[in-house]
Amino acid sequence: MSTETATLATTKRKPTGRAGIVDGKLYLSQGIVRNLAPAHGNGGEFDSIPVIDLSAMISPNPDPIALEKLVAEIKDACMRVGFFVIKNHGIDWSIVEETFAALEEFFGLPMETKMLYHQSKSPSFMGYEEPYYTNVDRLKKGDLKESMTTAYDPWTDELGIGDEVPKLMIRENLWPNPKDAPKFRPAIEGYRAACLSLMRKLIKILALAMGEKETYFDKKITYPIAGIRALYYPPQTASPDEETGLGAHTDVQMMTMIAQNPYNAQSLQVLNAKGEWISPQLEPETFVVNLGDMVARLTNDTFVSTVHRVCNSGDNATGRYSIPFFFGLSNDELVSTLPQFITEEAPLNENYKDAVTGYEHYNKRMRIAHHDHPTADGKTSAALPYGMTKIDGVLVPGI
Ligand SMILES: O=C(O)CCC(=O)C(=O)O
Ligand SMILES: [Fe+2]
Repeated sequence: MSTETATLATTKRKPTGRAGIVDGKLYLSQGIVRNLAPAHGNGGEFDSIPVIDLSAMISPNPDPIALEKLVAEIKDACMRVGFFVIKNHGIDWSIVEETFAALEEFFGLPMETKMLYHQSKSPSFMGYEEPYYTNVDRLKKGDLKESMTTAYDPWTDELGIGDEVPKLMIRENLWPNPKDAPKFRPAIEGYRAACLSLMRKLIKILALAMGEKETYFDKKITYPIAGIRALYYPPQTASPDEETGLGAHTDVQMMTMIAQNPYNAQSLQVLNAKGEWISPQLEPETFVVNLGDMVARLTNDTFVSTVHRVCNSGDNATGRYSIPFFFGLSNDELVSTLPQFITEEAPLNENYKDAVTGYEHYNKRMRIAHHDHPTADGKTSAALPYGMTKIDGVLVPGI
């Protein structure tokens, strides 16, 4: 990087003074301002992350009473926390272990090999990102993590519609050369298939929790968003006030599920309404599940998309791998708020007036988070005032 570019990058990353928690409001650098406690409901009222046993969901002959109890537990977790840990989920853990081995293989490659698959070469934001490439929280130094992101592939989805998926809706992947990382693609594809199958069941429970029929989403997930971001966080020595592994954000799709290694790293932190960061306590062979913005939009913020971050710090911190799987409706499925969630006590959130697709929402957020990307808003709007960005043509604080 030339000195000129380095200076420019540092200048762009200067804090706006607007990120962080001020007077009970949370300013996120993506131009998002949120109240710590939502306008209605009990979102953010938690001191720990609930652990939910999915046995009733995966049973071939579900007991109706156990299933009803599960729906109630999921509904409570979705309203209050937006996060839960799942156990007895039915995923063969050897699939997850193979995926962690593949991550170790890929992230262990020399930097120049990994850079061959750099995300800036992909118009759909897939591929490799080196440490500090993103800076989700602009008050901090940058995100101390490496990642390799791949998208849904209709031809490996046995329950999908294969060739019938509209070509425009398919994101091209940048797979590493099998000579460099032979385990990577097969492991990620195996992990994606396992997560997809679980999420196609869990979304039925979510539909019931929303007061819909369990089949409500079936036709909306024939070519779902099913991205996987393989992540490696080196141990960080700086305090969370200066640096994070991944800055504070919300996820953009319906639900995310995350496996992490070591399972008890406690680096993932979830923000409650008191402004405290709470880490899920994981047992071996469990996943964290969290809701994304699309569920908040569908339910008018009755189910919450909760702010979280990663700080891989602490005396015993070691390198941490995690594998979030981001699950959303089919790319061109329009999402608008369900009528049962719009009431006198809970009027429609202004931001949800227009229906949006998961694809648009993702691209918009990615263009803001990846300010160095060739398609980023910053590239085409050099005249924007410092500290401001554009969302849907409207100037908002954030870079
Ligand atoms: O690494 C983790 O545990 C969480 C990652 C995350 O929040 C994300 O990629 O959106
Ligand atoms: Fe996230």
